[in-house]
Amino acid sequence: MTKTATTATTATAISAINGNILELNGVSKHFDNFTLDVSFSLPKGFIMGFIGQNGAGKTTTMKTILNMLKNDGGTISVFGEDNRLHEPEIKNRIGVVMDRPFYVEEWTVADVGKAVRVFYTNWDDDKYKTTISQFDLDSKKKVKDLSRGMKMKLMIAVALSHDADLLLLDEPTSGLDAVARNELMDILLDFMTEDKSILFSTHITSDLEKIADYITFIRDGKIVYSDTKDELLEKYGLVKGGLNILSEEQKRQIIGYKEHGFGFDGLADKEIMKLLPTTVVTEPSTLDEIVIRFNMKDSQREMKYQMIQKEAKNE
Ligand SMILES: Nc1ncnc2c1ncn2[C@@H]1O[C@H](COP(=O)(O)OP(=O)(O)OP(=O)(O)O)[C@@H](O)[C@H]1O
Repeated sequence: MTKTATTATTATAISAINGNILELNGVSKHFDNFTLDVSFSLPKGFIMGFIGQNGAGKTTTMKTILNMLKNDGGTISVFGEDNRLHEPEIKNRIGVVMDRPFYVEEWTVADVGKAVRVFYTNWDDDKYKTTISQFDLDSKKKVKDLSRGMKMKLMIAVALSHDADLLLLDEPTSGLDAVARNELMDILLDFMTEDKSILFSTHITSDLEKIADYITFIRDGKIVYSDTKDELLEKYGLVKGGLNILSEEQKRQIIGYKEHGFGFDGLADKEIMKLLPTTVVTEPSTLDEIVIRFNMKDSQREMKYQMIQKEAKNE
């Protein structure tokens, strides 16, 4: 495993040999106004970015993997074992960062290390101390007096100090400034070897540009895409052109279709692109642009379509 995101071909070849460290098959969870229904797998030796807007279901997915929430249906296997039947062994090998720490507020940073070490067979005190100082955390400071960013750093330090094979990081960059975010990306790349893996949830796609090998994209509790980052960037491109050159059907095939001034822009699947008029300009897309376009709701696109139809009738 190299210290940068691998190419799609390399990722596919290595995952076929190494197998999956994490597998979710038909995992469902029902709340009053929300249903999660997801399947995806994370090959061993890779970093997967788990992207979705607020409320898409990222934390719910993470919690079901950790058995903090019971899934209503489906199966979850971690290190090849059922996550419920082998919960203690599995948790011993997972480093976790959630949206807030579960430590006693009166504990100091040093106390946290002493308290959590009993839960991990491979706890490494030196590694904890080094990471704490790398993050400029004061070991005498109490949990209750840490800023949000410092609390994130504290959780990350714990997650990195017990020789975990899998890191489950739920929005680990929230509350971190640009320097600390960059530092974290480097620390995560250093952590990686061919036996380690990371599932990293975020809605900040720039975090993933540098480090993610795979992208799993969740929207409204469903997986919209799960494959290598390179495949995703190869599959979609930006399209731009003048008004009135696309049929209504073609407009509807464009993801995040927007009209402005004299033209339109949007995202198109490479197969759709081939069928567009030659006057349409095509460009490679960034990860950020793909996520933004996918997050423009179908309903918004449908509303736009109906509005155009109505305007056409009135003309
Ligand atoms: N315990 C619960 N009871 C009822 N609804 C819940 C519960 N936990 C989560 N939800 C709902 O499930 C949906 C998904 O929430 P979740 O926290 O998984 O999203 P998320 O992608 O992590 O969002 P964010 O980026 O804002 O953290 C939301 O509509 C949320 O209100």
